[in-house]
Amino acid sequence: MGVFDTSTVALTAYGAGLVLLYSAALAIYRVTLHPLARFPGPKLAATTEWYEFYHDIVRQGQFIWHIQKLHDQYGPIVRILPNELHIRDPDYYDEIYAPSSKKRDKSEAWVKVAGNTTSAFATVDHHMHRLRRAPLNPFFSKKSITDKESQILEKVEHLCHRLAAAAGSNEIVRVDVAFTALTMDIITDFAFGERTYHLDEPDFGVRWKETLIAQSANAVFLRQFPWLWPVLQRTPLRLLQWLRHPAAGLVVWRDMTRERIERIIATNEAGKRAEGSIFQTVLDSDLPAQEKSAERLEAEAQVVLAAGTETTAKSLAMIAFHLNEDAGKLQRLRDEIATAGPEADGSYSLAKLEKLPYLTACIMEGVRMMSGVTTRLPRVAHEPLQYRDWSIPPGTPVSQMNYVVNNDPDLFPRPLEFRPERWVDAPERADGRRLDRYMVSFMRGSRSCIGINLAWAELYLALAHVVARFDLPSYDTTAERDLVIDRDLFVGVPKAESKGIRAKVVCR
Ligand code: HEM
Repeated sequence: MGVFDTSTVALTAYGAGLVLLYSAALAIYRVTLHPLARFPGPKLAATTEWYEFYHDIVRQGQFIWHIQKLHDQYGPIVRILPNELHIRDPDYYDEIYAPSSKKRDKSEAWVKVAGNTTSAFATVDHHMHRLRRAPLNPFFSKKSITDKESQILEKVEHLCHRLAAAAGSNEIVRVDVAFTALTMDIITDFAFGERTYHLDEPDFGVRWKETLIAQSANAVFLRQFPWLWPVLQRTPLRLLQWLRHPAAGLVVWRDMTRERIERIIATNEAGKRAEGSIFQTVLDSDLPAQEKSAERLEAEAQVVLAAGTETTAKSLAMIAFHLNEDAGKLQRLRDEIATAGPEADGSYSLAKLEKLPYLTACIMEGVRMMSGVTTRLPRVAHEPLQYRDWSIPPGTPVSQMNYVVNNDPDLFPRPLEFRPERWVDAPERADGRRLDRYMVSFMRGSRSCIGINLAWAELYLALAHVVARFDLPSYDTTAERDLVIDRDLFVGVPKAESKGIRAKVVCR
């Protein structure tokens, strides 16, 4: 008898036949009887989820540009996957990303990017999300962040001190990593009440920036293969490190986060408090006990740390690069900052900086170009949504991409150019709508960025202090290779051959 007897072969063929038959029946159902069957889009996208896999995994983060091409071909509403629609119409944005009075869930399939199900970010259900977000809100309110100005300023001074030292030693600095060190030191302090000193590290702790990017890339993969993260998490760390697998950094990061959360819980159990920490606020809240478990707080902490670091840092690096490429813009900004200080101690106050129109415009423009999360962020409504002649069935994931709205040439002519003037000269559109309504990097609605006040405070304080004190002429850095978004790994990243945004540092 051979390795396989005839009954095994027959059974395998029978099984394969059944799978083929089921797949064919499913494909026919999806293009004929499915509730989305009448929506425009390619038949292949309507048939299989592998469509996204091809554009995002095989072609490495290219689905967002492919969706653009589909809109050019099929119009403003397209069926991009068997169960999902995408709309390209900035004036319909608020219907999808609605305020909390309208129930909007996240999509079950989509939240798998998070690798957890219990952070506010990864929570599918609208009401559960409100419950989980509520205890975080007071910490991130405008007043609360304003009260933390001196803590932020201390870290900004630390960054300036490091930059001054780099100038003295003619060091070439990776500006993007330096800003990541800044935002990471700030958010770790706020999250856990613990100080970290990435700003002191010779390379500004570049491994953590790489870990965050690996986390984003992992997120894209997890959406396709959600079973993978639990497997990687159970793989011994030494093996991952030996394999040089990017998940090794993520596991170290997870363990560090867990230890910090456990320390805060232990402090509370010992009758003391982790004052000033986000998670003390959560433990003080009236959330039920299971919502205060170490597992859940760890999940929340992972999101807060990742979300609170790279987005703001990347915006700062982009703004610094573009300003240093254009002497006129840089001088205009410096002249304006000079009207706001410095105070007797050499620092600039947040309240004064917030009133400066050109500084505000530079930040708006940098955050617009950075775009935050580039991947589509679908929402699920419980009522039918009416878009023009289309009635979208309840329960359908629908999205618009921030990246696409932020780069719409009708709203932002020549969108790849850094032009802060567009915010100063034309804050309103011809129809009377304000332009800032369409800068959606922080999103809008009930799931919008909770850290927006912190991000703005960091952007104002860091940009003003660095611009006032240093020139950062670029070193072997081009917008085309090192800044322009080339791949969508949940957040936008430049070309693979980029060596980062690098500059010489010159004290003024
Ligand atoms: C320029 C800076 C930033 C941008 C562009 C940005 C963008 C975004 C976007 C687009 C979302 C929505 C994601 C979704 O719908 O799934 C989000 C959510 C979030 N952001 Fe930010 N963010 C920034 C800075 C920050 C900072 C400094 C923090 C501080 C911790 C933060 C914390 C969060 C958290 C915790 C969420 C999840 C909120 C929820 O699901 O209720 N972000 N952010």
